[in-house]
Amino acid sequence: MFSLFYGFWKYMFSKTEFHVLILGIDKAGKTTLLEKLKSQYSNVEGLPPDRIVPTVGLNIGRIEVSNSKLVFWDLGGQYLLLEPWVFRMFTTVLGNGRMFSSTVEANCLCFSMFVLCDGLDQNFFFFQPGLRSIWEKYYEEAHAVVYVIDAACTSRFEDSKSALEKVLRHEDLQGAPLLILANKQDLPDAVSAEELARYLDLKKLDERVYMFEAVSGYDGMGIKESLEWLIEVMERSKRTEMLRARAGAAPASA
Ligand SMILES: Nc1nc2c(ncn2[C@@H]2O[C@H](COP(=O)(O)OP(=O)(O)OP(=O)(O)O)[C@@H](O)[C@H]2O)c(=O)[nH]1
Ligand SMILES: [Mg+2]
Repeated sequence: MFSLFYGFWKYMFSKTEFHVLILGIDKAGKTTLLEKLKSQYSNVEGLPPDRIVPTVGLNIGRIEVSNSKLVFWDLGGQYLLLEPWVFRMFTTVLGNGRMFSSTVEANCLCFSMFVLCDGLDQNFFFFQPGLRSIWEKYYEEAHAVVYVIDAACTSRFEDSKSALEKVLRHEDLQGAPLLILANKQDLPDAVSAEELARYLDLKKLDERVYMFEAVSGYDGMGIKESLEWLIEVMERSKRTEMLRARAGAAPASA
């Protein structure tokens, strides 16, 4: 009898927990947005923008909005690594095996080149997007994806688009609602959400629940609307049902 009442109480009053992945290429503003979210929706004060460094790995942020708990996973989109063939070329041609004795050394060189090239187009043919390869380890458990784009940096739209297309193709993310954020709206050059949607012209979006929203991680523009939409679609998404069933039919977390 007690377990019946407990189950009913838990069902009625406990909060649903959603896992939301924040993805996007480096410098899109993912961590800045997450820190803003924390400041606005939790009792933890988020870091100010001048204390945020590029993410190497994962940041986790937890917030509560009305009846939902949201756990955000903010993954780094940076740290380009040397393509293996370039690494081999350096080791064999230039140093006959002596120039670099380890990948650490090679990547130190790579990082220096990356810093030197900062500000220019970073899509050099000899780099590969190292940290983006860990994104897919989190796909299976995610209820939804927030994809952040620096709307003021048109020169990197192509890179953003191809990284997003790769995300959308992945079968572990089937049915996951997608929120695309045209970030940095406080900058005069930022394009609107509609312009960004036209530019991206994503073919794979048709079967998916998605929305474009204009936001700013600096002044908080668009964040409330984004969250409201996200919670609403996650609550009635088939993917949420599927993840619930997989977690052992528990309707909500304690
Ligand atoms: N003007 C403006 N700048 C922003 C905004 N959001 C982030 N930035 C700046 O953009 C740069 C990158 O921000 P991050 O939040 O570190 O970007 P990220 O996407 O987390 O980058 P990685 O961790 O490297 O993947 C920083 O200099 C931020 O201060 C914004 O809304 N407006
Ligand atoms: Mg970051």
